[in-house]
Amino acid sequence: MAFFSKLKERLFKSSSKLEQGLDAIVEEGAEDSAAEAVEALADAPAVTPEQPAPAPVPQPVPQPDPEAEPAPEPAPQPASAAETAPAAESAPEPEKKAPGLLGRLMGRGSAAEPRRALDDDMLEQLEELLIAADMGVDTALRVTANLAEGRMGKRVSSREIKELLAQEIARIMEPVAKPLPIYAKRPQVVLVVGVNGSGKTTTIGKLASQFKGAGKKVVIAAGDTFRAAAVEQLQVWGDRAGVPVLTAPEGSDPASLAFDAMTKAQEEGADLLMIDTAGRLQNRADLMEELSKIVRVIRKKDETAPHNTLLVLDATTGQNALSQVGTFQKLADVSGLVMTKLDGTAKGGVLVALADKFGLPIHAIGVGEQIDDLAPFDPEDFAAALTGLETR
Ligand SMILES: Nc1nc2c(ncn2[C@@H]2O[C@H](COP(=O)(O)OP(=O)(O)OP(=O)(O)O)[C@@H](O)[C@H]2O)c(=O)[nH]1
Repeated sequence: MAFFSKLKERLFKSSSKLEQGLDAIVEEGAEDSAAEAVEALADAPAVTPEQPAPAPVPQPVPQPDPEAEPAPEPAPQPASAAETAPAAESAPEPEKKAPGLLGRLMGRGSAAEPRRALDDDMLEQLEELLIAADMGVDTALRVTANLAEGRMGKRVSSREIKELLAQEIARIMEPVAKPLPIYAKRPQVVLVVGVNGSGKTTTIGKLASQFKGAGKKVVIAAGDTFRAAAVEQLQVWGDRAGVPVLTAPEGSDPASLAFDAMTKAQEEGADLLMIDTAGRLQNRADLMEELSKIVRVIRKKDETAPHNTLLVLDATTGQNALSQVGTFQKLADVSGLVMTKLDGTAKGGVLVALADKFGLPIHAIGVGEQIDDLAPFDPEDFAAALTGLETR
């Protein structure tokens, strides 16, 4: 599907630094003389990952609440399982088979790939590379330690390192890959928080479009009432998605708008109410009061609301995204994340750090500025894209 290849292409673009770094690390320490290759053949077989890359599992459907009714997938699946099938499921790859000695001496087959013995130096370089890709020190250390376990001294190629790394990353990301849950509650209230410019408006527009496409009735409330431009922008996205946007006079109380929006959404039998909020972190006490007032007020109408508090993060801010999660967890009861702008950034590794540190569900990723540029988060595709692992 065109969408899926677009996503991959964009993520691959963003990961090129990591990919090139991995190639360079292996090449730097690789012996290239035939004599060394013979010696290597004699004392250590090439390392292959202990497990083949796991077969892709279908993207999980929204996880409903126990009492939830079945609902359509909020984010349409970008690709069928067949399209995402990696090499593991395709015909055997000739170059993965260990070639004969002659083949290796002649530089044919996988022996032609530069190999390097996994040692402390190489691990240190790997750690540095992962840290530079914004994975954070703790996560980078954990990932490399797991990768090295039982493999020290073994000779690895760049492709094998990428496979091992992708497996480690996918393992960390697997538990957090969860589409936005759909509840039986109508309207399901989604409070959207995040700093200005993180992509809240765009994400609300994209989500509204997907939910509407899935047959849901959606209402948007423009809760950042102090910024006329923000309200206008949300109206533009509402028009694009074909979803009504409730606004209030500039400077009016966001909580009162939220209350009106809740009333309207209930009266109209809307399935989903998305409430945009201000992102001024400059005055945290004010913002905290504003957010908690919105929550207090909508709870007068439904004491279980908001059903989701979505934190929108900008991937290009790298490690800063980590501190934003910490801050917003203090301001609001964050239930899940959307990471925007993963296209065209070399800082995608921060998603691994976020998953490792907070374990909050990642509901979707933004990969562009268009209405369809919001994808479900797939850990294996992400890991492959981040490491530059070529999947077929
Ligand atoms: N490349 C790219 N750009 C994005 C993505 N998501 C949002 N943007 C852009 O980021 C900029 C900010 O997005 P907004 O949605 O306006 O962000 P916001 O958080 O609502 O910001 P305020 O309106 O200032 O509160 C816009 O130029 C968007 O087009 C994405 O996934 N990829």
